[in-house]
Amino acid sequence: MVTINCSRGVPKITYLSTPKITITNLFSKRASLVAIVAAASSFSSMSYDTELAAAKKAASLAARLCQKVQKELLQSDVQSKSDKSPVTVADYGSQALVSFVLERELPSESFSLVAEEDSGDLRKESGQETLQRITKLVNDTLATDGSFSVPTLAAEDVLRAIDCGKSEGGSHGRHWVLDPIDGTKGFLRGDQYAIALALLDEGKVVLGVLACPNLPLASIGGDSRHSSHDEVGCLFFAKVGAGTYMQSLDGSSPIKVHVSTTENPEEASFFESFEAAHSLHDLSSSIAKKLGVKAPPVRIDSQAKYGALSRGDGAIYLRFPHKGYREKIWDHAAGCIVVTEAGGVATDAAGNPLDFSKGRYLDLDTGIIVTNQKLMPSLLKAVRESLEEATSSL
Ligand SMILES: Nc1ncnc2c1ncn2[C@@H]1O[C@H](COP(=O)(O)O)[C@@H](OP(=O)(O)O)[C@H]1O
Ligand SMILES: [Mg+2]
Ligand SMILES: [Mg+2]
Ligand SMILES: [Mg+2]
Repeated sequence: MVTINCSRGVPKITYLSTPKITITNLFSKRASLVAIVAAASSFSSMSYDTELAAAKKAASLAARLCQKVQKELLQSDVQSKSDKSPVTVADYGSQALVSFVLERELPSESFSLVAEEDSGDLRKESGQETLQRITKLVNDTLATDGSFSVPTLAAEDVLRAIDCGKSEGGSHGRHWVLDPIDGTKGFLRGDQYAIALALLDEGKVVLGVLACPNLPLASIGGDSRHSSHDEVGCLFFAKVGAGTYMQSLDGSSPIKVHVSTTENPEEASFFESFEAAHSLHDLSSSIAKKLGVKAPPVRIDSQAKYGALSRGDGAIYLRFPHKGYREKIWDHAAGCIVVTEAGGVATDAAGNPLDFSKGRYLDLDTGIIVTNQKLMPSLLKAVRESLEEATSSL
């Protein structure tokens, strides 16, 4: 529902849930007409087409920046954040670029961004050289896209664009959610990583884009053989109610993708983090064994796992962080819609849907599991039993 509140003659539009329009306190017929036109045009943009096009453009440009850095990776490009996790010039550059492109492409919308990085370390004396390098990377990447006739960005513009990502998100209004490089450790190893961008509207993920520059266009599932000649670089995108598509980052025509429909766990392979510090590998093995999964785990970094799952490369993703770790929304928002629009289900370990409306963190029970609709009941049972066994053996 759209409510238009026209007190003092200024129409204020609030989205609620069902498509019904209410107009209160209208001052004049003219005000009412303006309000209806405004509501209708806002409502038609609920197809999120403009937002999706902007998100694809932003993520593709960010991928271009990241590819350049990964090729030339220098030791000086890697810093350690206060929590000791790595951050590179590409994480900062990607965040600045996505923030800048979204604001430019969607000038009529109020802009709120929940993103992983902040500019704190770059504003210090010790960060000046890195900041110069990031600024150059962002400008060079923008110059590769003919549509930005902007003057060169100054370092201060880059800092400001990065800091747009400080929003707290929540259950009201629209918020972009960005992981500028998900899987920074994979990025540093030369392995998988993703630029993950999603849009929340009233607390729900309504679109998501995953750029995976190192993911082969062909399946990476269980028996697939990979060679250095495989074409890589995938762009997954999904819109609520409209399915999930994949195209190459070079710009091939999109194809619709679907999760695996297997009901037989013996045929199902499962994905998990490459990093044992990010997910309990022993617990996943015990769940997979209970379920009857025969294939060994496919371990890769980042939300590329959600992308691979959305096109049926495997059938299950298991993620069980060590005790006390709190999952962030940017690590799952884009991946979640990519997989659910392809027919999958993503829940916490207790079977609750993932709730992205609570701010920067996900509030969940024990872990995240993803599979198709048919396998979910038996997977949940195996998870419950394995968790009970793990607790009773403590
Ligand atoms: N101890 C931990 N447990 C679970 N996840 C962690 C973690 N430490 C970092 N992470 C998150 O795991 C993400 C990578 O996921 P994956 O293991 O699937 O590659 C990281 O994203 P960034 O690389 O964006 O920081 C980070 O947010
Ligand atoms: Mg991440
Ligand atoms: Mg990241
Ligand atoms: Mg990080």
